[in-house]
Parts: sequence; C-alpha cells; structure tokens
Amino acid sequence: MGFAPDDTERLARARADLRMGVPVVVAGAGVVLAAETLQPGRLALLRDMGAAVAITDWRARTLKVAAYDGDVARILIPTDAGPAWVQALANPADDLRSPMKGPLRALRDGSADLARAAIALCKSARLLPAAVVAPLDDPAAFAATHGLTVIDGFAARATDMSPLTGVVSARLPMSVSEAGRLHVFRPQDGGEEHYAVEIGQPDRARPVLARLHSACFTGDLLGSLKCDCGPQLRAALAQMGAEGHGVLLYLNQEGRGIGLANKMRAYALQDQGFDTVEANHRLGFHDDERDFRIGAAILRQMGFSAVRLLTNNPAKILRMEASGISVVERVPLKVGENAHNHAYLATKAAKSGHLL
Ligand SMILES: Nc1nc2c(ncn2[C@@H]2O[C@H](COP(=O)(O)OP(=O)(O)OP(=O)(O)O)[C@@H](O)[C@H]2O)c(=O)[nH]1
Ligand SMILES: [Zn+2]
Repeated sequence: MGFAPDDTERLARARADLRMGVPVVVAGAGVVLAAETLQPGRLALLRDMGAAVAITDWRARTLKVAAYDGDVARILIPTDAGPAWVQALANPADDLRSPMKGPLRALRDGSADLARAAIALCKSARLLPAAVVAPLDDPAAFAATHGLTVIDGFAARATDMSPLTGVVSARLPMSVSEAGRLHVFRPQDGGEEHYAVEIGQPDRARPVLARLHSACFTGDLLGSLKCDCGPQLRAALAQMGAEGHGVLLYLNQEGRGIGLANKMRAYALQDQGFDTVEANHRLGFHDDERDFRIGAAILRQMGFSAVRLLTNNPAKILRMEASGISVVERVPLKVGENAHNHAYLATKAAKSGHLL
C-alpha cells in the first residue's frame, strides 16, 4: 500500500467533488458533473463537448422520454440550455407547474456505461440521480490538465458492499436499560457510519431480539407524524430493555437510502398528491435504495448468526436470510399509526409488501 489513493478512496473523493459541483473523470470514458450542483461556467464547457444528461429509467418514465439504454437514459443538451434546463430534467419539484420540458432527444447510440457510473456516484453522494456526462478522447489528459479526480467506472458501478470496521464501543446507560452499550461501525469507502445499540449481554449462541432501524431524522428526533419510525425506535428499545437483552442497529440509510434532502423532496411531492413510492420514482429512485447487507454484516461481526427480527417488512427478512443471518421469528412492530401517516403505511402495505 503506497501513498496513492486506491479505487475506493478515489470514489470517496469523487462523491465530495460532485457534491461541490466539481467535475469527476471516469477512466477511459469521460467527464461527469452532478445535475444538482451544476455551475453555469462548467456546464457551458461540457455542453460544447456534446454532453448529455443522464437520468434513470424511473425519471425517464416520468418525463415520458424513451430509456433506450434500459436502466438509464441519455438526453441530448440543446446548445442554448443552461443549468435551469438541466435541473428541471433532474428535479420533479416543478413537473406539475411546467410539464412540457420537450422535445427531449434521447441518445440510442454509444455506450451508457459513463451514464451508469455517473448516476451510481450521484446516488452514493445522496444527490438527485442525474448528471451531465460528456465522452472524452483522452480522459487521463483532461483530468491532468484540470487537476480532477479520476475514478474507475467499474468501481463506481459496482454494487459490492464496503467492508465495515468496528471502531469503538462504550457503555451507555439508557432509560430503557442501564446495561446499554453503543458500537460504531465505519465503512472503508468513507461512507456514513452505522451504529449498534446492544442491551444486556445477549448470548451469541441463541437468536437475539434485533431491529434493523433505518435512520429517520424527522421521525426519530423530531417526532414527525408522517411516518412510524420514532414510535418504532422507542418501542423496539423498550422491548429489548424489558426482555433484558437485544441489539438495535441504527443504519444511516435516511429516506430508504436516498438521504434527507431527497426525502424532503419526496415529502414535497407527497404534498402534491403523490404517494411515498410514486414520489421516489418521480425523483428517479427505486422505491427502496437501502442495502440491508450492511445490517447482516454488523450482526455477524458482533457474533450473532440468528435473530428474532422486529419488523413489518418481509424484504428485511429475505435479505437477512440471503446474507447468512437466520431469522427464527418475525416480531411485529405495529406502533405509532395516526391520521397523518395512515396513507403512508397503507401504501407500504399495498405497494412494498409490508405486513399490516
Ligand atoms: N424516501 C422516503 N423515505 C421515507 C419516507 N418516510 C419514511 N422514510 C424512510 O423510511 C425508512 C423507514 O425505516 P424502517 O421503518 O426501518 O423501514 P421499513 O422498511 O418501514 O420496515 P420496518 O419498520 O422494519 O417494518 C427511514 O429511512 C425513513 O427515513 C418517505 O415518504 N419517503
Ligand atoms: Zn420515518
């Protein structure tokens, strides 16, 4: 291991660059700018290089433009288009107010690999999944000239889970149990850390009462009535305290993995009448962008191999089993329903397989 950053480390730099509006070069392919953080000068430079806007098939469906590449679409940028034109393609906030964005010309020829790498990077940077992409004859020379981060396209598109390192744990007396302990786990790719709240001394040889809780800033901290996360967090910890042992994983996967800013965009779309699944799709995301392999990896690293899982979400059970964690029992966690989140919970049951 020399001083030079490896592929994973360069990806972490690239995420930060895109969040700042700095271009990133994909080796052997071209240059990428995140649509959400576009700056006029940099767009003009790329537009003259035959740039296109890369969006997901979900966003293409909303814009009623063909996704000839299947999972992504590449929309040619008109010579007079500025950042507002690109951002209107990426952000559905104004779709209803200004529905006509066309005519939009989707590219059919050439490779979509640069577009796929760009969208994967934007998603991992918790940005809208849309980017300006321009092919380059000599990406390495372009990057050297402009001092830009170069990433490997395969690494950017990879769906591998970053290995996690247990960084520290310490005793944490809590109202639900004085025998609390908090563990911090750090992914090697520089992404968000995740936590495990261990209550008591659960026997690693027996199934542990467990909860995979996805971070929800609005629900967990602010008492939001728009979801059931806060009551679920408190009920899960209370049950573990009452039983004397358990482990709650607090996974930093806000917004079903799209990040808080995009979740609030989804909330704004829900105020326009779309449901929680439609809102994710209009933003260009899948219904659920979370990677539950992370939860399974943390449980394994803590020495657990079987759980009694507090959840109403069968997908979590399937992913635990697929990742080598045996779910011996599903423990229902129906709490916190109210007039504000009834439709949200009903949509998750109707469209995402949740158990009422
Ligand atoms: N994108 C999006 N995310 C939401 C919305 N409402 C809540 N969330 C997120 O959904 C996740 C809910 O987490 P969980 O309650 O652990 O997941 P779940 O899939 O509902 O499964 P169980 O609660 O285990 O039954 C959190 O990351 C919230 O931030 C929404 O309207 N849109
Ligand atoms: Zn929530």
